[in-house]
Amino acid sequence: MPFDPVAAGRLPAGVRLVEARRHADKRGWFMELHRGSLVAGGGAAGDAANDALPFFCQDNVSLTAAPAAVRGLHFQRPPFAQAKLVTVLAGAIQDVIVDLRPGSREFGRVTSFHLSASADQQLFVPVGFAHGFCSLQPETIVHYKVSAPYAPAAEGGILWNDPDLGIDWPFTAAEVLVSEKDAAWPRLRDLAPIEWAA
Ligand SMILES: Cc1cn([C@H]2C[C@H](O)[C@@H](COP(=O)(O)OP(=O)(O)O[C@H]3O[C@@H](C)C(=O)[C@@H](O)[C@H]3O)O2)c(=O)[nH]c1=O
Repeated sequence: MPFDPVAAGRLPAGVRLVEARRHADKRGWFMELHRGSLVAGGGAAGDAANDALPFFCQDNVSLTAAPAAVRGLHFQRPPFAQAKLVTVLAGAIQDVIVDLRPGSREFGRVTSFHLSASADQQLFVPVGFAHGFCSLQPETIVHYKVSAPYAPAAEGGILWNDPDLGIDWPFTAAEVLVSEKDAAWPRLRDLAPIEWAA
């Protein structure tokens, strides 16, 4: 049974599960992934789901071919720090975030989510978290909107299996496929504090 942080009452401050609405008909279905606003700081009128989400300037999509591939744990440093709105378009993932906000009572805390294409839930991750996921099904497609553009020089990360994090990944290290870049990130204890507001 996947961990359910909402049922457990343990959603970190600022993190949200956004309910998307699926309009089904005889052809299939239609869904809005995000509706922005022309009014600064506001969500679309009458659309509580989008209230207070930041402006997103880039859309990303990745295909992960097989289960047991881990991408992460990633963040970008200021001034390119990114909030993310994550949607699974096909397959399923274990999505993992790590609170990296200095001074947060939850610094270093891991929260895991089960996200899938069949559940109409998106995950909003604010600035200040590392983010990663593990594919659980073949041909898993993940879409995410980000609030700052890709900036390779600002990329940072934490080792996906840092023992101090104790992430309960559903596969062993021998089973997991990671990129060379992701295998080389430091452990959390070796990461200098990040001033996100800069
Ligand atoms: C993230 C990113 C990568 N790329 C390029 C760089 C590289 O050649 C190729 C693959 O990049 P990566 O290996 O970093 O891709 P990936 O490991 O899928 O990176 C992503 O992981 C998840 C968990 C996130 O949260 C994202 O923000 C992002 O960091 O795509 C872009 O052109 N734009 C981008 O925004």
